[in-house]
Amino acid sequence: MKIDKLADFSDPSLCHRLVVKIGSALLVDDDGEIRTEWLRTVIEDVREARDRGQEVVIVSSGSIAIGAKKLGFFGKRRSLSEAQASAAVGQITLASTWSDLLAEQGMTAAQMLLTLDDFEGRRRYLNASSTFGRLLKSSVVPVVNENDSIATGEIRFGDNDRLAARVAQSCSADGVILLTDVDGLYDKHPNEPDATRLEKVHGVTEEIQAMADSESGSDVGTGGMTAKLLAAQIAERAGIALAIVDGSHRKPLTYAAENTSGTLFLPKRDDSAYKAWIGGRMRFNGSITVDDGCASALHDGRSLLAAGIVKVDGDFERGDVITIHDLVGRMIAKGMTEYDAEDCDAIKGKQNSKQEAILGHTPRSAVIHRDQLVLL
Ligand SMILES: Nc1ncnc2c1ncn2[C@@H]1O[C@H](COP(=O)(O)OP(=O)(O)O)[C@@H](O)[C@H]1O
Ligand SMILES: N[C@@H](CCC(=O)OP(=O)(O)O)C(=O)O
Repeated sequence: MKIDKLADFSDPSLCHRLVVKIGSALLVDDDGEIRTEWLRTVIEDVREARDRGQEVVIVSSGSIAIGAKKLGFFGKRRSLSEAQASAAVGQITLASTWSDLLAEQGMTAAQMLLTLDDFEGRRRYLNASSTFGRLLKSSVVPVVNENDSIATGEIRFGDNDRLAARVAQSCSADGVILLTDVDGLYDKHPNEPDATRLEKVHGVTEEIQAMADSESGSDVGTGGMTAKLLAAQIAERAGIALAIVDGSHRKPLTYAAENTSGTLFLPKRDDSAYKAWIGGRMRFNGSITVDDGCASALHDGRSLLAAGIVKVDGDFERGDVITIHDLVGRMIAKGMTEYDAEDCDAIKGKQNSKQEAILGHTPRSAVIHRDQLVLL
């Protein structure tokens, strides 16, 4: 049995480990103040989940909005350094609020500040995983945010939705709930009069992605619905169910379960933990383009051979995760390469028997082995 409806996120036999993400739009009011009374009710939900035997990890946004209010930057266009300074100031308040409110209900909080890079490198990813595991074993509630004071540009998630999906993956969670200010994914912007909510999504296809807007509905949110769909994609590939629900009610987890309002994204497959990590990677040093025969062999579960490569881009090393594209430029897979970019380029289009003379050593069986390859 697997998670199949919103109420299943409250069932410890189906969802033993749950990640709950609280967006800036919910946590902070229009004046940049934390909605403390509402947050207490979220924590009641967390306590009840733990009483039922579930383990809960929180991903909490809000540091920039809270800090901006204290520094006089709230509601204005901020420079990068103003946003980073705001995060540094706001995070202390955010963490102490979580710590105090969890303590009021007998729980201990732990702060984990992570960046995209902490998930892209396998070693740091595993370090984060084991810390989550140990904290949960000690009945602590990890409260995670992006380390916004140091994460900029390409090492930054920006939105906390994808961070939540990566956290869920790294702590082997069964489910992720994204609490936000809208009760799920609509087939067009919810402001449109004929917009309809989707109850269940089986795979975030291009058609589903086209429904979302990347504009936040509030002054403080980041990434809008687009970021949530990217998070859903990471989760579905890792075999984790994800729900987008309206968190504005008191006790929003209970409300969502009882009223079944929200959108549920069902897991697509259950890759190995290693493949799921590759599938969730977001930063790449290079890519290769393959011909149609190779693309269809990959879809049949084969390894990627040099003979099918038509183009090599970027400057990657052996062991890097790169992207694989078809002839029309669509990204079709991600995988860990056995060769650096220079060698890949030298052997592209060549059968295995011709590669030894080029490389000066016996070639490996494949450029990307099927065990290190994830189809998208
Ligand atoms: N197709 C859609 N369905 C639902 N909401 C959408 C859609 N497209 C854009 N949105 C917007 O996404 C917003 C939620 O994202 P965001 O403001 O980033 O929230 P959070 O801060 O909780 O992450 C909603 O308020 C809504 O205005
Ligand atoms: N890490 C940032 C949160 C970024 C953000 O607002 O994300 P989201 O809540 O997904 O719209 C912060 O704490 O301010």
